[in-house]
Amino acid sequence: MSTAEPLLEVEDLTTTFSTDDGELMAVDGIDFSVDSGETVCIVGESGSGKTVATESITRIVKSPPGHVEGSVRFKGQDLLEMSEPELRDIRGYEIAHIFQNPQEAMNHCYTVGWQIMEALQIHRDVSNEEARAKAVDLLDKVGIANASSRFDDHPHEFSGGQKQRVMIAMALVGDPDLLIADEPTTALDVTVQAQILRLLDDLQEEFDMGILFVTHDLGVVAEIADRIIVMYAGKVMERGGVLDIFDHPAHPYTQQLLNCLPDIGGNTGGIPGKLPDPHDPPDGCRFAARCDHTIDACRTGQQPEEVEVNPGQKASCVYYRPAHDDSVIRDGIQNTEPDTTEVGSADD
Ligand SMILES: Nc1ncnc2c1ncn2[C@@H]1O[C@H](COP(=O)(O)OP(=O)(O)OP(=O)(O)O)[C@@H](O)[C@H]1O
Ligand code: NI
Repeated sequence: MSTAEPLLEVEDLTTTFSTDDGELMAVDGIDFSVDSGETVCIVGESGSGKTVATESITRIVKSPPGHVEGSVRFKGQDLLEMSEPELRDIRGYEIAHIFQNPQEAMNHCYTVGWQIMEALQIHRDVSNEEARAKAVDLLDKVGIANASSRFDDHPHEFSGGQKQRVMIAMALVGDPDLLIADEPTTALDVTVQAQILRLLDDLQEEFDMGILFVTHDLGVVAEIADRIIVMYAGKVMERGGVLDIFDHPAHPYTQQLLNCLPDIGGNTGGIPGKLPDPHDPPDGCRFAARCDHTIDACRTGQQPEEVEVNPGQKASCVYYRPAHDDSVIRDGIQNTEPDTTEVGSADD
């Protein structure tokens, strides 16, 4: 599945916004890659920079336009060096996006079939008959029953789940190599969500697409990810294979995120505290202020270099540096239970 060169290779990606309060660092020098046929999930709390990171790839960051730096190599070409017209040939065609709210991405005045045809004909010089046949075929592929008779229906005649299927059909018009999906199932109920995830999985196999999937729902991640990138406050905290991350999360942030999963008996209220101010990120580890294990070394210098903690799994945490005791963190899932002995003997 994986080739020598990844399908997408992002290096030192940095996206900033000029705001009234000064420069805002949404994404701060992150690296990641996606191979063909592979699903990489970016996870992290709201405001971590997941959406900005993925929208920076094809420079569709919503206004005010973010300032994007670094390199984004896609099939060997650097997208950040491309002109807008060059990028337009790739966007929506070789790299397609789907979003949380299909409602917003559709035009309510036109039939869904017409909209898919339109998307097709932007990129390909095909006759109306061919475009119509292809659109029906795509609707069928994404599981819209009686596709040819639904062709002339308007968006409001489709349920939420069906609308997301139509959006996926639209994303497939260019036979994309990379699908970027930003919380595509968040607005859907659990049953429909599972159907859409299964659909994406089937389509991935059929089209051999790489999928970059953004979500804060770790239940969804467990369903679909091959690899996980954990983001926090514009930085990557941890990365690794899905089984490694779920089995032995190395970064205290990842451990806390997993502890919030309801089905492992966690605290569903989320991690106490909030993200640092993106206008003025703290020194050291961005998570230090909310971490149970913070020591002085966590509050100085840069975000720690990522250290390989297991083959293919890396964490950006000072405890994995030489001369630090990582056993404090390694069993963190269990260790995050309140330590009653200490509470009992505390004198303040
Ligand atoms: N156009 C913009 N202008 C200014 N700041 C922005 C803009 N878009 C995003 N941000 C800021 O960038 C940071 C990262 O936002 P982003 O939307 O990428 O987070 P996210 O991880 O996708 O969160 P969520 O899970 O809520 O979607 C946040 O601090 C956000 O307020
Ligand atoms: Ni987002």
